[in-house]
Amino acid sequence: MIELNQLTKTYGETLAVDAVTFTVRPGVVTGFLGPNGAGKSTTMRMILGLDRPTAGTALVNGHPYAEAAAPMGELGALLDAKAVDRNRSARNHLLALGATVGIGARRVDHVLESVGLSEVASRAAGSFSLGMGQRLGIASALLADPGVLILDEPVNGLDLDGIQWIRSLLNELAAEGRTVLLSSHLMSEMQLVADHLVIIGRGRILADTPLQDFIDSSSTGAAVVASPEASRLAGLLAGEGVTLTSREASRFEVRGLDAAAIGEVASRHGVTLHELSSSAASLETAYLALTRDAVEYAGTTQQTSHQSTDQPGEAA
Ligand SMILES: Nc1ncnc2c1ncn2[C@@H]1O[C@H](COP(=O)(O)OP(=O)(O)OP(=O)(O)O)[C@@H](O)[C@H]1O
Repeated sequence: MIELNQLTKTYGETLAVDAVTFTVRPGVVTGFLGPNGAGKSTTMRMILGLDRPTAGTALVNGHPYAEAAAPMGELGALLDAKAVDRNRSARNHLLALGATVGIGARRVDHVLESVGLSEVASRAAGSFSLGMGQRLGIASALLADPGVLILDEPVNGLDLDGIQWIRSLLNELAAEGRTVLLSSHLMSEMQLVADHLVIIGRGRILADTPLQDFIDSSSTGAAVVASPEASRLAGLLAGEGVTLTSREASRFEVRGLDAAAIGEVASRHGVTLHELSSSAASLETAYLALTRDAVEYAGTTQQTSHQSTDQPGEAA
């Protein structure tokens, strides 16, 4: 478990992390989402004891991580996948890391296998692609079998297969009862990987919610219809409680009737349909709605707020 309480960091005039309070619980994959410069890395660095908080606390399993008796076995982290000796093979890199805490070749080979690097284990880490480097970074984090994992942008550089692989790996780790926190500024990838979301913008927590609840909260409940006879169909659908919004000559949105009801009307009157879908909400639409509000809020308080210049919606 990771518990942050009023965690704050200022760099000179910049308020990088602003009184952040949230708990990362075991058993689920928690995504830490926010645009570039929102404060994700600074928060993670404070959890790891690499940056000293200006105020507030960050506890791992009830104590500051710097005070952990067996740090590698308590928490595994991937911060910068390129932070390896480029001339060392992947296997030797892990062996050297393991030697500091009494971990031997058997565990190293097991971890290499679980991240899919067994076949390239003797190749120099410097020759690795970005995605392979990420896998090696994840192997390092997993080496001492920690109960808590913190991964900064782990999906970076992975192809679709890699993303699917990391999704099942993280789900397995969470299902084993581990605490898993990963950051990303990419919503589409986060949507694929996380169960729970903590969203940060300009150093402040904007949302702390199950991913699906967050997506559902922005669902418009609209259906999208495309037909070469769009205006005739619109006339047939029009009625009390039904709102029609035209996007293009042959395409419109319907609120107040679901896709099944629209399909039945079209079929009864012999109207050809080219498209009929429920407009599915996505993490992206929910996130844009949330950060739009945050930008407006920030706009109205600009006189009194000071340090940060990064807008929550800037990376969207
Ligand atoms: N060492 C530092 N010195 C001064 N300012 C810093 C330092 N580290 C971070 N900042 C500032 O703090 C703010 C938060 O940065 P941080 O790197 O934590 O954001 P982030 O959400 O991790 O962004 P990214 O997705 O780009 O990694 C930014 O305004 C950044 O410029």
